[in-house]
Amino acid sequence: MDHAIAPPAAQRDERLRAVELLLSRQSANLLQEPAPEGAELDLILDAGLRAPDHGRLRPWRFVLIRGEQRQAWADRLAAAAMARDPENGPAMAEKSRAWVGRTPLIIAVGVEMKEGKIPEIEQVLSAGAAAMNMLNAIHLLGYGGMWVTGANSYDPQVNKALGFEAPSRLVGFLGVGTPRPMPADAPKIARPSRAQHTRDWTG
Ligand SMILES: Cc1cc2nc3c(=O)[nH]c(=O)nc-3n(C[C@H](O)[C@H](O)[C@H](O)COP(=O)(O)O)c2cc1C
Repeated sequence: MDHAIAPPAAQRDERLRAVELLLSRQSANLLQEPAPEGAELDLILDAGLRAPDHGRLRPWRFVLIRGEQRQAWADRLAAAAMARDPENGPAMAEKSRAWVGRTPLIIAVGVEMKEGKIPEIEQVLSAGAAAMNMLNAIHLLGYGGMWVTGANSYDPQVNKALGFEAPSRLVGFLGVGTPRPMPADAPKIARPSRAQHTRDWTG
C-alpha cells in the first residue's frame, strides 16, 4: 500500500490544532441564544451526513425544532408525559417545558430503519455517529451542544410526532445554542485516563 506523503509542517500544525479543538469539547448544559442558523447550521448538518454508514443506507434523519415551534413541541411532550404517567406527568411535563424553553435549537436525531442485511444495531450506531459528528461541528463553530434522551426518547408517541415509527426510532435530542459562561469556580471535569481505557491485545 502506498503511504501518503507527510503534509507540510504548516498543514500538520493546522491538523493538530483541529484535534486539540476536538479534545476541548464538553457538553454544554446551560445554553442561551443564539443558536447556529443558515450556513453554520448547514455545516453542522453536513457533518452529521459524514457519519460512517454500512451499506450506504443513509438511515439518519434530523428534525429541527426551533423558534416558535418550541412551544408546540413542549405541549406535545407535556401530553406524552401525562399519558405515560398521570401521577408524575405534571412534574415531568414541567421539566421538559423548562428544557425546551431554554434550548434555542433542538435537533432530534433518528434512524429511519431499513430492512435488509445491515443489522439494526449498525443503523442505530450510524445515527449515533451522526449525532457525535454534529456535536463536534457545533463545538468547532463556537456553539455548545448536549445529547439528551430520557423517557421522551423512548416514548412511541414522541417518536411518532417526529416521524419515527417502529422499527424507525429516535436516538436522542441535541440541545444546541451558545454556552452560558461557566462560573469561575465550576469544577473542571478531567478527561478519563487513556491507560484505564486502552490496552494492547497480547493474545
Ligand atoms: C445516548 C446518550 C444519551 C444521553 N442522555 C442524557 C440525558 O438524558 N440527560 C443527561 O443529563 N445527560 C445525558 N447524556 C450525557 C450527556 O450528553 C454528556 O455526555 C454528559 O453530560 C457528559 O458530558 P461530556 O460530553 O462533556 O463529557 C447522554 C449521552 C448519550 C451518549
